[in-house]
Amino acid sequence: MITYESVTKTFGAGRTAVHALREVSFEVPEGEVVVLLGPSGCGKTTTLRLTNRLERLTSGRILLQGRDIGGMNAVGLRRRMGYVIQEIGLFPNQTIARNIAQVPRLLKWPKSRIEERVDEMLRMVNLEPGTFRDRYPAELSGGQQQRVGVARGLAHDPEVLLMDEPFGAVDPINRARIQDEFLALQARLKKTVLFVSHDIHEAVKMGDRVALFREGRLSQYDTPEALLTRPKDRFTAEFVGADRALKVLGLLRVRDVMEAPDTAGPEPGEEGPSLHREDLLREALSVMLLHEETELPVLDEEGNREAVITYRAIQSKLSGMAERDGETDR
Ligand SMILES: Nc1ncnc2c1ncn2[C@@H]1O[C@H](COP(=O)(O)OP(=O)(O)OP(=O)(O)O)[C@@H](O)[C@H]1O
Repeated sequence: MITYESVTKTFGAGRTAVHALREVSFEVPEGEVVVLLGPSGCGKTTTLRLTNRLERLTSGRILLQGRDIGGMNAVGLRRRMGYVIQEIGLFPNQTIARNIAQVPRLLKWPKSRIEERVDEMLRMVNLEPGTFRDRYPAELSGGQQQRVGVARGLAHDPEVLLMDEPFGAVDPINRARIQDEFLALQARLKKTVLFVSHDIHEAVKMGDRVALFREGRLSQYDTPEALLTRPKDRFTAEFVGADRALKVLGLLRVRDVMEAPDTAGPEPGEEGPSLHREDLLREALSVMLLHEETELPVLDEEGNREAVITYRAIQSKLSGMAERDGETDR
């Protein structure tokens, strides 16, 4: 767990002082992904750099597992963290293996352990070790380089992963794929992750929680669903976008709104359109619109009807969002 207590960071002094962070307090729970979200210059990167002490706090405290990082040895602290940055930051004149092994080498791991670890990390990010180990960064696509960046950040098995717009430089299709891969990886590894993004779509997809910043202040700290359905003020409502109801549909799943079927008992081999519990509400609504249905069966793995989903249930899940919009506009 990482705790931020009234974290304040001012660059410079006097008339030229820049207040990058003002009295920011929040907690990053163990094993969760917290996305730091907000417009350019709101203090996201500064928060990361304070966390691994690349920058010094002006006032406040940051605690790692309850201990003030200010009192820790900076090198020791950084060994407990992995850092993945936007520009990938691979050394162009070093092989992929050597790039990934950077921190384990600094930690003086035995050579054989490093080699094993490099291959393990390459497999973990879906790059075949035999193909990629001895290549140079320029011989890889942007998406492949980004995977190497993630592999490098995780190579020494840090407790905490700091990711600064890690997939920002990748085209949208590959970006979605790398995001999915990272989520699958995180479901296994359960690292404590701080993930900087300025993209609301990415934030609600990747975050267990989202910290929305505005001009150095923490504007709202909530789950993606709460941020979309219950924005605290006009700034948040505008930042998450007028189409936030659609974003909620891309976040919630059929299991979140399905109901017990009227007709009891299994009905194998059901004809016509149907859904599964893990489908997104966006897909559910799309199927309803295409087939002009307001109710659809939800089938289990064996094809038996386990529940139904209705248009009305989806609507009621979203109801209240519009009134809240009204409130925030006042
Ligand atoms: N070393 C520095 N010296 C002076 N000002 C700085 C320094 N680093 C950051 N700042 C300023 O602090 C503020 C917050 O910067 P920060 O990089 O944390 O923003 P950000 O939210 O990460 O923005 P972006 O999305 O553009 O990366 C900005 O006004 C920035 O110009």
